[in-house]
Amino acid sequence: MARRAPASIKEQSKKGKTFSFSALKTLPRFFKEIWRTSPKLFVTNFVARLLTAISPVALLWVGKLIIDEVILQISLDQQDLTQLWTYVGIELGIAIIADLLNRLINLTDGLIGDLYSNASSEKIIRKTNELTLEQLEDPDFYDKLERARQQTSGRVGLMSASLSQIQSIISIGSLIAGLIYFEPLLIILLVLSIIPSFINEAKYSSHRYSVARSWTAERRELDYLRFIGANNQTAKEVKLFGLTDYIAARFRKLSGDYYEINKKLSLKQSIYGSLFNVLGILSYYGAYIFIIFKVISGTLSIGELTFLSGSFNRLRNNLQGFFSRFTAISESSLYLRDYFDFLDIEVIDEATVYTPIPAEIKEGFEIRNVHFGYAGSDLEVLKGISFKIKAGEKMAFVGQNGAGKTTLIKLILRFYEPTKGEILLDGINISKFNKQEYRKRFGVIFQDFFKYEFSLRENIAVGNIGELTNDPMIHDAADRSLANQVVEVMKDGIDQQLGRRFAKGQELSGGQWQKVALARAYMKDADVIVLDEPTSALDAQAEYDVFERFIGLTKGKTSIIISHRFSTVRMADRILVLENGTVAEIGTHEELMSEPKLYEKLFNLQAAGYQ
Ligand SMILES: Nc1ncnc2c1ncn2[C@@H]1O[C@H](COP(=O)(O)OP(=O)(O)OP(=O)(O)O)[C@@H](O)[C@H]1O
Repeated sequence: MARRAPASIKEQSKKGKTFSFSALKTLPRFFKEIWRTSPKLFVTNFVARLLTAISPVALLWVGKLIIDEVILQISLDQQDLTQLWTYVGIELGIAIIADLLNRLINLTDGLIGDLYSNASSEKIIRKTNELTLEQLEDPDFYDKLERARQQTSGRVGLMSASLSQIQSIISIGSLIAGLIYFEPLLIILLVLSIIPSFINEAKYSSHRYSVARSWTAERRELDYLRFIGANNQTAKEVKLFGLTDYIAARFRKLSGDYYEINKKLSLKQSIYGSLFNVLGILSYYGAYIFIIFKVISGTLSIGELTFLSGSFNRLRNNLQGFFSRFTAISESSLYLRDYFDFLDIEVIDEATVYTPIPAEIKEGFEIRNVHFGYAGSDLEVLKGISFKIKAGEKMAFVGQNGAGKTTLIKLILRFYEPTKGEILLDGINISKFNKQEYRKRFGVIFQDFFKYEFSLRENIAVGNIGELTNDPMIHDAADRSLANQVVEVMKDGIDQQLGRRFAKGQELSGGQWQKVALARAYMKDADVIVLDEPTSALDAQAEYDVFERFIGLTKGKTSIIISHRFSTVRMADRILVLENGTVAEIGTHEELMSEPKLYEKLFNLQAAGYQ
């Protein structure tokens, strides 16, 4: 695995300082998205927070009134407790309402969070589909995707933290108003005690983000090691080859390095954080002593003492919460920026005005001097390929491993664009067609087809998912590919859950999976059928049956088959022999056998193996 050296803490810290606050710019867009998720829940949450925000000062104020009233009543000969009980009733009411509102806030936070995280996961899935294979294979793009995907729950926390911040500002405002009214000097003391700890929090949170960011590739590697080390798909090999120690050691080394770097940061942050916190506690007691002196000298009442010391303490906690939340918000919004960056990745779409795709293929494909190399690799995989596939022709591609057969198919399907040369369909360059519409004309099965751990029905219907409930069509496709033999032996028939990941799942053999996947190509009346080594796992009889059917069923249709089995290949109308990215030969089986070249050599080699 290619490793980029993760940046040191120092290197990253420099960047971190500039990151931290500018990232807050993403918040308006974030709140717009949340608002769209559920305006009703959002308004309920917001109003509940506004009301809760003034409850601390209200409680303290009523507390002050109660104490002053108690002291007053004690000093009176004829006591009248009506006023006192009214105050107690008001305090009780505020406490109950505040508690109910807090529960409402938690409830709506959770609900909005769930909705938002579902919506953003769906956005990521949709965006991933818009990107080209080339973009997805690029490690930098992949890292972006990884960061966007990882922080889903973080984004939910960010929402409630940002809203708490607004709530906090109102609480702080009301508490400050109380302090200013009685003792403005206390405010200066308060600010002085808070600022150092805020700077500390801000500094370390941006460091932490920077380190996490520079380690994205390594964290991806850690995930991968976790996957291969603890997974039913890899268990067979891991046990057989005794790889556990190797994988665990590799994991330990990498995770250990990451742990160390994080530990250093956390330690420094805690040490400085504790020091600055002591400063805060000292300032609180300073203020307390100051107020006590004022009470003793008769400038303040006992009720005012409890109000002021309570306000000061709450204010300090609120401010500390405000500042640490502020840094947490700026840290999370850095991840949020990653998410938006991912959503904003430009989708490479060449044309907006497309040429209509011919309703019926008349001439076929022409591959004209096509060159191609994968991005990020110096290797030229296709080196000036030219040939034609006539409409209705059954063409086979053969050649040794790595010759470029699958790559050629991927270019015909427009997963990649040729670096030079062109591919024409009925004389029109295929890049002029709408990509999605163009691909709809193909029924394709790749050698590395995906085994969806869904039902058998879904595994076939993915070839044309709009027909998921079209039983006759699914059964027909299964008959054509011999997947009906698989359906027959399943307890739940076509609705059998496949794979071992979910309950009642049934694993299939390699050949059974291949028959099921092959049925996908028959799920639509495609103009062109492409089978990239579709029968490698089938037994000899099954392969013969599959191809016999294929030839009959695709009469008049254009098709391309890639296979290493020459008994299959010889059934094609014409055979293209690729050698090291160039066309070595092209012709019918008989034509190619009449020349002592690569095809004849490979055919005879395989035939000899069967004798
Ligand atoms: N996504 C990719 N990125 C970079 N290089 C790739 C990619 N896919 C294939 N290659 C390279 O392109 C070359 C041709 O691969 P391709 O899959 O087209 O060969 P093939 O003829 O289909 O081989 P096989 O018979 O083994 O399936 C190989 O050298 C391979 O390493």
